Amino acid sequence: MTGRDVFPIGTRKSALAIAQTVQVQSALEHQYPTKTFPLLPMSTTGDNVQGQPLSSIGTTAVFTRELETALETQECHLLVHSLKDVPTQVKPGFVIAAMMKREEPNDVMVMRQGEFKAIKDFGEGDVIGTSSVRRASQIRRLCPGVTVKDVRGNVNTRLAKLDASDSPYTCLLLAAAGLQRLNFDHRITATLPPSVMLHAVGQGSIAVECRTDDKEILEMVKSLDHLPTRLRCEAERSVMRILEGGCSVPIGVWTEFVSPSEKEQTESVATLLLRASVSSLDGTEIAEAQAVADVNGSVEQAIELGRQVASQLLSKGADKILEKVLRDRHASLVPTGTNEEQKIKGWEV
Ligand SMILES: NCc1[nH]cc(CCC(=O)O)c1CC(=O)O
Repeated sequence: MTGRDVFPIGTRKSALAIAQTVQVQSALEHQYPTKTFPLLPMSTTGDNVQGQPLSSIGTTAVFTRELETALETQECHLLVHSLKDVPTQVKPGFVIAAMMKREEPNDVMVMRQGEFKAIKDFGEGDVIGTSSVRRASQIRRLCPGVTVKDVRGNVNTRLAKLDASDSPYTCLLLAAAGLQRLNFDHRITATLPPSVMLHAVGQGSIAVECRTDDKEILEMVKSLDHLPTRLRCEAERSVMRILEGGCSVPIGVWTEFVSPSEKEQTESVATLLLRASVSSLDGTEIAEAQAVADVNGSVEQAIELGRQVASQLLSKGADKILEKVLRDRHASLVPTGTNEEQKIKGWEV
């Protein structure tokens, strides 16, 4: 027998990152029982700068850069990320070899245990905890008068901040998938449907990144790729790539496979619906677009659908909204952090 049989997996150290990586590890071990896939946990810039809002330290690449260095130097052979945190332009020499079957992509509202208030009743006096400009902008639009307050840290830390007796927050907005992977399903007060909030590009799918020249591992990881998820997420990433060239901005999306004949909501990969919106930070302006295409299982067609929706958004004024968002972002930046951290500006999505 030829080939290696130990393939370290690079990951961040947060509980969520480890849970996601263990999921990939189990799938690979099941498929390749004679090989082992040990975890190699690493710290990233995003993890090390917990003290300040993400809006002041960088793009989502802050969570992937250090990991890619380890992949490059062959300390590990694959990386596991939340797809949401992977920039739309993957660095040359690297590839997203698998997008794992997507879980619920929706955002959810989390209140303190036992408390409930319908999101439509939120207004003056309510404090919404989120560090995402996308969530902030959409919630301000939906519930004029609410206060949005930054909340940093990993999922566990955020829940602890919500639950604290001196908590300033009425509720948190989080991704359903993150809570589910950490077995915090019971903390979900309400799941937000697309009529209320469009989720982040790629939210809810786990990405496996490899080197393009590592044919052996590419071949192995390919088996984890889930075609319906791949098509939906490629379409979503295509919108974002065109609108912004890879950084994170307040773009919300929704995708689903629709069947020409009403009844069958099948696992079909034929006809894909994509909705997207770009909204201003204060929630007063929005550009929305939607299209349906017969992608018939083709990634290229899914990417084309994303391009179509992106150009609709642009013709509806998304470029003006984005320009203003970028101007405000630069104006509001306080020059903190190291030079390296200041080079990359952006937001959590
Ligand atoms: N921003 C951090 C992050 N990256 C991925 C997830 C959730 C898991 C996923 O989207 O797949 C989260 C937490 C959150 O947004 O609530």
